[in-house]
Amino acid sequence: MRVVLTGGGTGGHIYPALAIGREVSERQPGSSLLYIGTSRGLESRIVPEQGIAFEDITITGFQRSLSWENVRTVVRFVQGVRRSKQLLGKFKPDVVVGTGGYVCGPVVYAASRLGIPTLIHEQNVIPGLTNKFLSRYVNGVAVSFAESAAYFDKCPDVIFAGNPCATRVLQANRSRGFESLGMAPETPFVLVVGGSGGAKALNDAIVQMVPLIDKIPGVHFVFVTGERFYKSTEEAIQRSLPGSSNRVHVFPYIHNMPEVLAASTLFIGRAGASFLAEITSLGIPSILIPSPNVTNNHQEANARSLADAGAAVMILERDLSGKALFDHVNSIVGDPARRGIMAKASKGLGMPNAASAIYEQIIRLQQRK
Ligand SMILES: CC(=O)N[C@H]1[C@@H](OP(=O)(O)OP(=O)(O)OC[C@H]2O[C@@H](n3ccc(=O)[nH]c3=O)[C@H](O)[C@@H]2O)O[C@H](CO)[C@@H](O)[C@@H]1O
Repeated sequence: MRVVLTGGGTGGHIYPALAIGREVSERQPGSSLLYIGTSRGLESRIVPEQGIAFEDITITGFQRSLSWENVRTVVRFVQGVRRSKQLLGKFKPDVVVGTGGYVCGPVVYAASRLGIPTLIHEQNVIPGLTNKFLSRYVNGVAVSFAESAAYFDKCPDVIFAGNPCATRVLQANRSRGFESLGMAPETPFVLVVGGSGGAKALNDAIVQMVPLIDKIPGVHFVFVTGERFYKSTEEAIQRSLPGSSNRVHVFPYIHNMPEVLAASTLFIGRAGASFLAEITSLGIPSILIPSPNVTNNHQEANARSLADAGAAVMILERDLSGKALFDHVNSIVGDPARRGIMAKASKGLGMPNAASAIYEQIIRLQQRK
């Protein structure tokens, strides 16, 4: 089978596309994949590293207020559709799959104009602008939360599949997670990640929390700062460290995240939908600080779905401080029974068969062609 994948800007859109590509390649060995993204998005680096062919188009997102930039975006969209048609005409895919982010717009739209079967995957409870726009043109939609289906009621084939990232983390090697962090097997550790790009508010809280961690003996802390915040955060952490610095590990980005997640005891992060799919698939308890800077405040809706089920503690960013974070960490790490209950609730929300459900939908769309 020949499949075009598109989606990006941030990891939350890229990794679901890669997980779908992986499922296709495993189920139909010899399949050909082409990823279409932008050269500025994280995908331009991550996708070629996975050995998948990559082509780029130039496109930007719409701004919410009226501006000349939006006029330029319309021009870029038209040019992007033209370039996508050329790329699709050359590659001749059986199906085009979009996983959100504005790069999907011209690619999936062009595919639908060319009569190529199209599918979009929505990761969040509240759909993004691009997927809402594309919903008028696509042949199928896969959603990650049951309540999102209502936004796509005019689409022909809507399935509640979950997020394919949930499938890829289950295949991860836990021992390699410990090994890559330089930790002895089964060392308990708290993993803190502010999404694929890092989060300044979370990094600041970590720096405040670091002097307190001596009060939680035996537990390691893995801080992933995001590339752009790494240098300043790492320096600030080193300055505020107490004596036991060998329990603190700081990284700009982690490339083997599924392995590291699989080994972790507690997750602290934003409430990006792909991460949430991964931690629930593995049954990891979490403390979530949703980003208030996203469309329709969708991360709070994402986080609430875990908090309501007892799988997570949610802290709103306005209430975030190093002390608040420390108190929650201490009470979860220090109470195995509570941790167990949260872990069970987390696992109960996991949808590990997501990639397979989406693969079946791809086959259905291909056969209907
Ligand atoms: C600021 C913003 O717009 N965030 C959106 C973005 O989040 P963001 O891009 O942060 O995505 P998520 O938090 O959902 O997922 C991050 C993905 O990147 C991977 N990863 C992350 C860090 C790292 O060091 N290594 C690594 O591999 C994770 O395993 C995961 O697969 O897309 C999500 C999915 O549509 C949305 O819910 C978020 O609201």
